[in-house]
Amino acid sequence: MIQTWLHKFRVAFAGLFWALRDQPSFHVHLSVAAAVIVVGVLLPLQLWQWAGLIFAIGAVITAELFNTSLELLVAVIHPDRDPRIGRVLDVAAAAVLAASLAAIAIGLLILGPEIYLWFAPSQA
Ligand SMILES: Nc1ncnc2c1ncn2[C@@H]1O[C@H](COP(=O)(O)OP(=O)(O)OP(=O)(O)O)[C@@H](O)[C@H]1O
Repeated sequence: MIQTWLHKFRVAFAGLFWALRDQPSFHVHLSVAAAVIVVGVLLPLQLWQWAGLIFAIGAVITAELFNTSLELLVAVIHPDRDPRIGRVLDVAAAAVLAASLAAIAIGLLILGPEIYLWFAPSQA
C-alpha cells in the first residue's frame, strides 16, 4: 500500500522535474511566482492573502502542466500538422492564459493595496 503511494509520488515528481527542466514556459511562471513570494514576504500579509496568492500560483502551474502533457501526447500520437490538433493545443494554451489572467488579477487585488500602504507616507 505504502509502496504504491510512494510510486505515485515518485512518478508525479519525475513529471514535475521534467517539466521544470525542459519547458521554457515554466521558467517564466516560476520566476513570476518567486517574485510574488519575495514581495509577499516583505509585506505584512494575512493568512487569507497568502492563501489567495498560493492558489493563484498553483492554478497557473497546474494549467501549464496539463498544457505540457497535451503537447507531449500530441507529439507522439499525431506528429503531423492537423487543424483539429491545432485547436486542441490552442484550447489548452487558452487554459494557461485564463489561469494567468486570473492570477494577475488576484495578485493585483492582494498586493496592490499592500504595496500602496507600504509606500504611502505615514499619516501619524
Ligand atoms: N500537430 C499540430 N497540428 C496543428 N497545429 C499545431 C500542431 N502542433 C502545434 N500546433 C500549433 O502551434 C501552436 C503552438 O504549439 P506548440 O506545441 O509549439 O506549443 P509551444 O509554443 O511550444 O507552447 P509552450 O511554450 O507552452 O510549450 C499550437 O497552439 C497550435 O496552434
